[in-house]
Amino acid sequence: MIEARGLAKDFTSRKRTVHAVRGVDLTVEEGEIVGFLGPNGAGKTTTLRMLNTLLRPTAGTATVAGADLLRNPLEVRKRIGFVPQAIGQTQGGTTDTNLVIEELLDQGAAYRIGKAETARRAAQLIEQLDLGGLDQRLVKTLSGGQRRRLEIAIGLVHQPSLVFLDEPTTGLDPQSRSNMWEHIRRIRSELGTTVFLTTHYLDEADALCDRLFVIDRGVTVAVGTPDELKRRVSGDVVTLRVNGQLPAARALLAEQPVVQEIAVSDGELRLTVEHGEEALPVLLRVLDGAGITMSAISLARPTLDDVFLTLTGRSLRDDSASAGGGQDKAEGELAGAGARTGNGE
Ligand SMILES: Nc1ncnc2c1ncn2[C@@H]1O[C@H](COP(=O)(O)OP(=O)(O)OP(=O)(O)O)[C@@H](O)[C@H]1O
Repeated sequence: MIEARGLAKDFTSRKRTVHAVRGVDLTVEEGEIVGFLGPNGAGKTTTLRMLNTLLRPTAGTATVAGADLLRNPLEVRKRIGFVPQAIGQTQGGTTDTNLVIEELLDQGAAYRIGKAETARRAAQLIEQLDLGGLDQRLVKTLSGGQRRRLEIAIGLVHQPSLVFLDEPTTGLDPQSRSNMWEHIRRIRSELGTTVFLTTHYLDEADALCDRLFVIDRGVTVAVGTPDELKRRVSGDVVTLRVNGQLPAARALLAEQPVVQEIAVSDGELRLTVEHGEEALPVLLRVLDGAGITMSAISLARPTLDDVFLTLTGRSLRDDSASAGGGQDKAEGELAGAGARTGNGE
């Protein structure tokens, strides 16, 4: 669905060049929910804007939804949906006096879809995105979460095979965020839409995405499923508490090939193992065979923040806190994105 090689973008203003994206390779399969994870200023939005034809790459090639990005951007634009970052906090454009249903119908008209067909699709999207009963409401009266769901519905009216969501849950409360994840999954399962989203929320990347591209300072630093990425860090940690016989248990477990490291702290054994779910039954059998009983056992995986820290030496959270770029984003952007994107006119 996306095949990109060496995508790069430089911005030059007043003799200063910013290498926003330095050569990103991406492969996204049909039907995947893929996340682009990285701190502020990493180059996520710039990459997204190149892939959805709003910015022309300085270098690189890409095929997006079956069309060549550089040679046939209009075809790419027809086949994809794009929901940009929310403008402002939660309410978006305050001058927007359209009704919810009008926004959806206007989007159909922008793509020259017949009225009856647009109305049918609008009704389906209203249902799928839990906007039922809101179709006659003014857009400006919607809550932040409702507004964001409407923006996604607008991005899907022309039934794109691929939709780009730029930070779909930024600014939403925790409950609305997890509802949004449900809606995004539902769009994928009911419409078969491939979803490519950016996020700097670790929990979102973990809970929602099939695969992740971790980007830092304009380059991809890791690719994989959330679990694969976490495994690359330092293995899983098994913590167990035995009933007496601590030294014997320690000696026995230390001999097992699945155990990489073992330590005792606060009367608990802390073991580092490569694959926790495979190691657990082995450890249990060994202890059982020696007649050692346990009072507690737990398995923990490293977090995606640990992955980022290992790969870059910096914490993703620290970077997210200090909003990096974005001072002068107008320069270098292409005018006119074709159909409206959901942030009003
Ligand atoms: N039009 C522009 N002109 C100059 N520099 C730009 C422009 N757009 C982006 N940049 C710079 O390029 C870098 C990458 O920005 P980008 O918006 O792609 O990052 P991001 O990962 O999406 O960040 P965020 O999470 O804050 O949205 C930043 O240093 C930013 O300041």
